[in-house]
Amino acid sequence: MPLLDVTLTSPNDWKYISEGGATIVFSYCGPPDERFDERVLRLKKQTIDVGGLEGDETFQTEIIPRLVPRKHLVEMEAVTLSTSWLEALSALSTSLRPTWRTDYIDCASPSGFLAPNLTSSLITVEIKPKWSFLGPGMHTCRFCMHSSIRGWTTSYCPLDLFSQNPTRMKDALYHLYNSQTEGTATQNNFRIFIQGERAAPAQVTSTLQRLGMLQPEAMSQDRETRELVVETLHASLVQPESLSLLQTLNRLQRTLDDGGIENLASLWDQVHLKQKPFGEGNVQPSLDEWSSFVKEYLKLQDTPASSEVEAVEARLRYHILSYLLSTTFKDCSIMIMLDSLQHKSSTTPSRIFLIDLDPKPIERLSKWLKQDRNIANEYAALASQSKKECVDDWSSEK
Ligand SMILES: O=P(O)(O)O[C@@H]1[C@@H](OP(=O)(O)O)[C@H](OP(=O)(O)O)[C@H](O)[C@H](OP(=O)(O)O)[C@H]1OP(=O)(O)O
Ligand SMILES: Nc1ncnc2c1ncn2[C@@H]1O[C@H](COP(=O)(O)OP(=O)(O)OP(=O)(O)O)[C@@H](O)[C@H]1O
Repeated sequence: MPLLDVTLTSPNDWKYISEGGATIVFSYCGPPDERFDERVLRLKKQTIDVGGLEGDETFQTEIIPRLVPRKHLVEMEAVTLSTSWLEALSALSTSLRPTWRTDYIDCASPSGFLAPNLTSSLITVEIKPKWSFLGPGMHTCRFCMHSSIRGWTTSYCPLDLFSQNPTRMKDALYHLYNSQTEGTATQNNFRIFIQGERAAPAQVTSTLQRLGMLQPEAMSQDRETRELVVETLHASLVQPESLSLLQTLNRLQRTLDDGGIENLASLWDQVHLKQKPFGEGNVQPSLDEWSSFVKEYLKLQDTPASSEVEAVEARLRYHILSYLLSTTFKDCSIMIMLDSLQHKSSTTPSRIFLIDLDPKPIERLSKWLKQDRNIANEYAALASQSKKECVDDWSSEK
C-alpha cells in the first residue's frame, strides 16, 4: 500500500511540540482530517541505518513488542515527505525550539512517522527516568553521578522511581517536579503538557484555576499545583499496570546491560587480543539479527543455562547487541496521560506509554565506554561528603 503523503497538508498545519537529541515532534492542527487528527509527526534529526525507513518502523513493530506489552506502545505509520516541505516546516519551527538545540531536521533524506498524539489529554506528564540500577560495585547510580558532574542540583534518583516502594516513588516524583524550576535548561527528565503544549508550572496553575480544580485566591498556588499533579501522578504510577511497566523497564535495562560496558570492553579485548580499538568495525544489526538476538535473550531469561551461544566471537556479538538494546531502554521516556486529574478521582487508571524506542547507532559503543569512564572518574574525584548512596533493592519477584 502506498505511504500516506504528508505533503498534502501545509507545513503550517503542524505545531512544534517537543524534541530530543535525535527526533523532533509536531502535532497536527490543520483542518479536520481523520488521517491526521490527534496525531503527531515524528521526524529524525539524524539518520540511523537499521535497514532504511521500513527497517526503522519494523524495529518498533516487530522487535520491541516482544519485550514490552503492546498496550504500552504507540503504533507508528511511515509517511511520505519531501525536502522542500520539510525545509518550510523547519523554518517555521526555528523560533519555537530551545536555543541550545542547534541541530536541524534531516531534510535531505526525508522520512518520518505518524503516531498518536499522547499529549492530547488535559494533562500529560513525560518522565525520562534514565538508568534504573546500580552498576557493578558502585554506590551511586549513573544518573546521580552524571547529574552531579554536570552541576545539576536535582535530588531525583531513578532508583527511587523504580523501587516499587510507594514512599520512595513519591519522593522521586516530587524531586522530578521540582527539577523543572531547580534544574538547568538542559535537564530533560520531567515535562508537563497541557492539551498538547508544553507548560511551565505557572501555566499549569492557571489552567487548574480556570478549570476550578484550584482556588484562584489560594496563597501558595504553586505548592498546591505541585501537590495535585504529583499526588495524581503517584496514584497512577502505583496502579498494578504502571508498576508492572516500570518493573519491565527496570528488568530490561539491567539484564540487557548485564555487567556493564567495562565487561563488554574486556570481552572485546579477549576476542581481538587487544589489537583492535573497542567497537571498531561493528555493523548495525539487521532486523533478522535483532530477531534472533531477542529469541536467544528471552530463552536465557527463562532458563539461564540454556544458551546456545558458545563460540567467544558469537558471544561477543550477542553481548554487543544486548548492550546496544539496553541503551534504547535507558534513554526512553514514559508518557502518562492524566485523565484522572479531570475527574478528581485518584484511582481512575491513567494511560501509560513508553516512547522513544528507536535503535541506537552501534558506532556509539566507544563513546559510551569513554563517557562512563569519565563520569565514574570525575565523580570519584569529588569530596566524599558530596557523594550519594543510592539504594538498589531490585527483586524480580516484586
Ligand atoms: O548518554 P546520556 O545518558 O547523557 O544520554 C543522552 C541524552 O542525554 P541526557 O543524559 O538524557 O541529558 C540525550 O538527551 P538530550 O539531548 O540531552 O535531551 C539524548 O537522548 C542522547 O540520545 P540521542 O542522541 O537522542 O540518541 C542520549 O545519548 P545515548 O547515551 O543514548 O547515546
Ligand atoms: N507520540 C507522541 N505524542 C506526543 N509527544 C511525543 C510523542 N512522541 C514524542 N513526543 C515528544 O517529542 C519528544 C522527542 O521525541 P523522542 O523522545 O522520541 O526523541 P529523541 O530525540 O529520541 O529523545 P531523546 O534525545 O530524549 O532520547 C519527546 O520527548 C516527547 O516530548
